[in-house]
Amino acid sequence: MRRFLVYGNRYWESMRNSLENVIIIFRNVWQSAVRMLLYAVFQVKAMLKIQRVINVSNAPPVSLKREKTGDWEIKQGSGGLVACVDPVMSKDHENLWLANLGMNINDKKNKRPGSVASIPESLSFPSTNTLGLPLIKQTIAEVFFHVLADDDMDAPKNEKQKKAREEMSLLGVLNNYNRGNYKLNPVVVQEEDYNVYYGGISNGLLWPALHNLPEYIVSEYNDEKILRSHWCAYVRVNYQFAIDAVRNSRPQDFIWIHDYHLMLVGMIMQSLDQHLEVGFFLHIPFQPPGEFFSKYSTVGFAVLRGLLRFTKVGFQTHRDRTKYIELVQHYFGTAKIVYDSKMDIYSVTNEGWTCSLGVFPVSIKNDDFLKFVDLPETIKLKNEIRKRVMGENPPQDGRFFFSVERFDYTKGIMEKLQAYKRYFEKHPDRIGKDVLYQIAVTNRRSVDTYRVYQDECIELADKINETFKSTENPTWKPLIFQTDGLQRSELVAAYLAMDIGVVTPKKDGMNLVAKEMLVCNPKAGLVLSTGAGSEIQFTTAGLYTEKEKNYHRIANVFDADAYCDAFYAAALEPEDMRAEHGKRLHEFIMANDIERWSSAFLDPSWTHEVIRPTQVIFNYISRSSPATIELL
Ligand SMILES: O=P(O)(O)OC[C@H]1O[C@H](O[C@H]2O[C@H](CO)[C@@H](O)[C@H](O)[C@H]2O)[C@H](O)[C@@H](O)[C@@H]1O
Ligand SMILES: O=c1ccn([C@@H]2O[C@H](COP(=O)(O)OP(=O)(O)O)[C@@H](O)[C@H]2O)c(=O)[nH]1
Repeated sequence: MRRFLVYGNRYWESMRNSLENVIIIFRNVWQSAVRMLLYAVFQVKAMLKIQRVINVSNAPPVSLKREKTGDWEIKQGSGGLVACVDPVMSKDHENLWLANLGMNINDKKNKRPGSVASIPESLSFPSTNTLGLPLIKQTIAEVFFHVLADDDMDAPKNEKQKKAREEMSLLGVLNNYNRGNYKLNPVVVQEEDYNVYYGGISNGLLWPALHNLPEYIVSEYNDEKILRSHWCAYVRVNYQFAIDAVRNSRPQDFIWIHDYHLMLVGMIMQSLDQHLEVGFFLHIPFQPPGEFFSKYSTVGFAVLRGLLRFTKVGFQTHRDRTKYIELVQHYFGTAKIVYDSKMDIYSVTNEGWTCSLGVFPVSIKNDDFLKFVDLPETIKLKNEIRKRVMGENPPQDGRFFFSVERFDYTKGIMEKLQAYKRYFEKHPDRIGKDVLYQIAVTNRRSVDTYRVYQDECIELADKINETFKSTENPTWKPLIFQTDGLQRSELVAAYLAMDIGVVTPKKDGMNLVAKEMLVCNPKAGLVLSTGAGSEIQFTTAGLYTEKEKNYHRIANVFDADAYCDAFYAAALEPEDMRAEHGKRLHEFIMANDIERWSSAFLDPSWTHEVIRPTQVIFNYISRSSPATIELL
């Protein structure tokens, strides 16, 4: 019995031990499972958050107007950059857009921002850091006041406080906007610097130089001292954008910098944080003349070098990327250049940094335009526009030519007017029949070259209307010239009302108007110049060959004779032929929606450096900045 009890105890003891072991094993397995689960959740969270895009551009996607009441009104902005980037950003409310709001604030009380007239005569040379870049001055305290928004305040004590309050109410409007959209954060820049950066270096030098129109570079830059001091302001503003971009980014974000205003941001960001993936897209051509690297070398070489410090760079056309690679080869002899023909990507390694360079022709979000086409109010407006332009009883064979663009010398408006004048001289049979409706939206008047150009164009437009009259059609006017822009709904109605779209820039990064015209109105004819990136894209796609010419091509906008013959051919083209060509262009644009552009640019597979979730976790462990802690 005792033996039995001993065995019984031992049995229970071993049973208890086994049970304890099972519990320990179970507990370990459970703990490991929980740990693995937490790790997996962490990974998924990191992977999910990898999608955030931080977009950085000079101009914001909105325009702001102060009402008579003093309240701010916020509206969707226009312009090519906004038209193509906004759909990408709208996909996720977590995305963030950093931009300066100054240019898009329409506040008549204040003097116009971006005015070169307010450029200080002499800007002192600032001291430089180890990279040889100027140090930014401490931004004056008042410009930060607007972040202290508080609605329950006493009446302002003085003017300074009153101004600060006004900025606060603007912040309130922005906060509202951010609740229903992706986030929009203002980049605060000193006004003096901003004017020099925007009206001086960006639009007085980089814009004309990169469009290969050196005759429009402002004459002040013949003076090396002015050039260098203005360049310092450009660098300071780029610093401000770069600092804000770094502050607002997490390692897994993709930071996307846009356009010629911000060409040094990649270089500055890399010097602040090497873990960030920073892409750059150039919306304008890259065709600098030789003097960009001789007369304006301070700027020329910095720009060439600055682009190589982005992780990836996108150009609109092969024409522009080829030019860039040729210049890198020429000036940076030690740079290692590799071409991947399968991907059509160049990798350039220079000074220890590697950059991938691709070609991504920008487009539009077709649905954003097509949704207006069949609306009864659009049809009504289309009929009204046609009547207003062509008259009550137009001749049956009269043609409605339509152009719409910013009032910019790159758009070839002067050359178009000269060719249009020549048209009626050479083909008088068109007098009393055809009308050109030209919308040239006034902009950048703060830059001297723009003001002069715009005034000269308006003078020529008046002359055309004075010169050509029709006795058979006495109310006929050959030209309607308008400097106010149209809202998108009105623009679509005008596209539908026209017979022939005229898009003839001297040089243009892409030109979205050409695409919008044919998406909305496949029956329309198109006169298109070889300076437009869209023309290069259409030719590459086989839409203009010896056998099949789907538009009227202008090879040289300065050749008024050949240009006006293209007007003539377009006016006489039978409607069924015109519609057949229009349909081909329409189908091509429909198949190459903006979605294709953005997903191709954002696709991580074409760059040498992809930030992966594991790397994000590693970064999280090894870094302690607040941005990474947010990952948890
Ligand atoms: O901001 P602004 O000075 O008033 O100028 C408006 C924008 O004009 C430019 O647009 C370019 O981008 C388009 C889209 O890629 C392209 O189709 C066009 O050919 C280009 O000229 C400029 O690049 C933007 O930065 C300006 O905001
Ligand atoms: O009165 C106007 C004139 C232009 N646009 C828009 O501005 C953009 C112009 O882009 P584009 O690429 O043709 O030239 P950019 O002005 O960017 O150089 C297009 O999306 C047009 O629809 C507009 O909304 N209203």
